[in-house]
Amino acid sequence: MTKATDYPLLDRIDAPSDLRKLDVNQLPALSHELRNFVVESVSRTGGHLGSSLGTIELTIAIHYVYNTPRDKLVWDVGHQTYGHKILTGRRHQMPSMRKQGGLAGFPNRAESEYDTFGVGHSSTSISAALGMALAARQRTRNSSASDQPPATKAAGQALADPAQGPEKVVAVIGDGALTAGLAYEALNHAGGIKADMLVILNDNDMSISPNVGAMNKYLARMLSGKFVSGAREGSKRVLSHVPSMLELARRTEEHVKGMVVPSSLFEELGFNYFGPVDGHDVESLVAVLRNVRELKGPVFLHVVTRKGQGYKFAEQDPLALHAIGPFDTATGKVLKSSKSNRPTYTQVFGQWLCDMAGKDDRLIGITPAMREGSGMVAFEQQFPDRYFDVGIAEQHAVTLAAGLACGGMRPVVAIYSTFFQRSYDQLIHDVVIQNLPVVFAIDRAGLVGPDGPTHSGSFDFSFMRCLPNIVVMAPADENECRQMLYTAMQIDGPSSVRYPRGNGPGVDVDELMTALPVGKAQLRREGKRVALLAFGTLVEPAQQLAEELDFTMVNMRFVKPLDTELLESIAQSHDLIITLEENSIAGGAGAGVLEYLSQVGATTAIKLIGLPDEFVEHGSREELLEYCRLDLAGLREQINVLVAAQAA
Ligand SMILES: Cc1ncc(C[n+]2csc(CCOP(=O)(O)OP(=O)(O)O)c2C)c(N)n1
Ligand SMILES: CC(=O)[C@@H](O)[C@H](O)COP(=O)(O)O
Ligand SMILES: [Mg+2]
Repeated sequence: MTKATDYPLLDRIDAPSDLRKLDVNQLPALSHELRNFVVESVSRTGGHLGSSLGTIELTIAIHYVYNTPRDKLVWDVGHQTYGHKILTGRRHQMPSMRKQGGLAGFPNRAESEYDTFGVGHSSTSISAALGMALAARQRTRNSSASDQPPATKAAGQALADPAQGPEKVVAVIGDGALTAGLAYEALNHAGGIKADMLVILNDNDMSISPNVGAMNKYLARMLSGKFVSGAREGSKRVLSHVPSMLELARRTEEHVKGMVVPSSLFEELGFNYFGPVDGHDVESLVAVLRNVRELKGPVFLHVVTRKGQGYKFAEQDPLALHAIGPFDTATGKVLKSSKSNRPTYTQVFGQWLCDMAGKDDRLIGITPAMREGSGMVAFEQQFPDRYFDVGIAEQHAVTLAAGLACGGMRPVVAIYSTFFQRSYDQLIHDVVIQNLPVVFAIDRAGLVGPDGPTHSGSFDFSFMRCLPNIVVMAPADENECRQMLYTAMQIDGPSSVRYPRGNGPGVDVDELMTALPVGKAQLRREGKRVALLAFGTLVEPAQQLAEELDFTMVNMRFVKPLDTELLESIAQSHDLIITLEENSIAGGAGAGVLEYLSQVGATTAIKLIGLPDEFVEHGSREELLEYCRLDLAGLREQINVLVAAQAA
């Protein structure tokens, strides 16, 4: 591995314009330096490693050939952009990666003009790039047809001068991201209207875990045995056609056929397909991109890469090194962390799923491409016939579950709160209206930390509790999580249990599963004047503060249905009710309490504590809780202010 200071070529690059001054034969050496820099940097900060290593050559080649930032480069998911960030003026900020106030882990329009589209969720790149391509075309048309001065800025970023013609647009999407319906909606549209754009498929045969599905098999068939030599051969064939490629593309209606694959689905969708090409041969990539850059209409370039390329530990275990904490570069092992030995909520769910599946053979487990993150590895091993990784297809996951429920199964959809947002119509239209017994195990609820606002689970209480029929639960601790999941399985309709990333208070989990009474809260403490009504993660600090301040304290357990009997009795016997939740205050669980009590005419003052009406930036979960004043000290302060205001 190169010494940390040994970056002679990288040292010459502050922006892609510096990169373009290099000779093309210097690019392999630059790739080596950039790769080493990424490894060194992520070893200190942690972050998404494997995908960034896999796209080093692609990143260099695109910025080398395209005139970024005038030309628009749109990344999918954005977890592969560390090289892009380094080449676009942010190298010296890399030590702040994903830290509070530091660089975002994903492209962010506010961070750089090279980050053309904010991202974090997958499969948006083709739609966004198509929108940009159509906007560029329209601005060029407008500029020649109208006497109005052209707009120079949009959403905080400079717009290219339309008089110089429309800018080029490139979307880079992974094979994993290509499992989502959104990507096909965009391909369908772009191919149909013959938009001028390039879609690069970065095919590494991996999602976070091994990629799934028929499209994945199709892509594999297209490569069939060509990963090392064949893909390289493909590049050579492209290169050998370089002078005549344009001509060929113009001449034949069936596109350039000499590029390994005779015809492809992408051609049927209206794209000019090229590939597969070796995504680690930077000089070939440059040659190919120089050619496709000049083509009109939708172009699809199939690039083959290896996740983790060039760092042996990431190549050997791309799954573990997809995202990693600070690690030792010599061993690839995560540095000692202060992680608790207690099971995380995810692990509690994973264990419950196996135990429950053993008792109920109607249980089917579904994950939209988050097997490891959702704790389903053991379940897949023990119950392979009842496990479905559907790809990055949250919408399908939910409707699939609805269908399974119609067929007498008891589907459990394990889903991150943030990704659940994708399937809201499926939740309402396919599950909840039909009152189908689907269990949603909602992980990563609340603030997640370094992934930032794209990944925060800030809204699930709000978007779930407004729906009729559904039962919405939030456990105060690990054992309650297991019992709630069991309760959910007993309900003959839709239900959900939401829990945060990482550890809970560390309560022992009973093997025995006992259903909780639906809609019943747990009165934990009776105190004076003030009642704290806490949901989920805030039960523990609320308990501590209630002891300290001699207040009443309730573990609400159910966001829906609320324990209306208890609410009314508390309203009658207290001067002030304070609700606490790790969800947006807007429309959240506290808002539900407020709505109910106002409807029954309660006059007790009600105040709501929760996440603010803003997108909370990245940082550690602890820092973000402190920022939102939802840590113990912040809660104490907020409660004291509310109590003082009430007393005044
Ligand atoms: C809507 C959505 N669901 C799930 C994820 C979690 N996720 C992040 S990266 C990833 C795999 C992406 O695979 P691919 O696009 O092939 O990129 P690679 O990691 O292989 O470079 C997944 C499932 C996400 N970001 N967005
Ligand atoms: C990029 C992406 O969406 C995932 O890799 C995500 O960062 C995983 O989050 P967890 O680490 O919470 O599983
Ligand atoms: Mg992939």
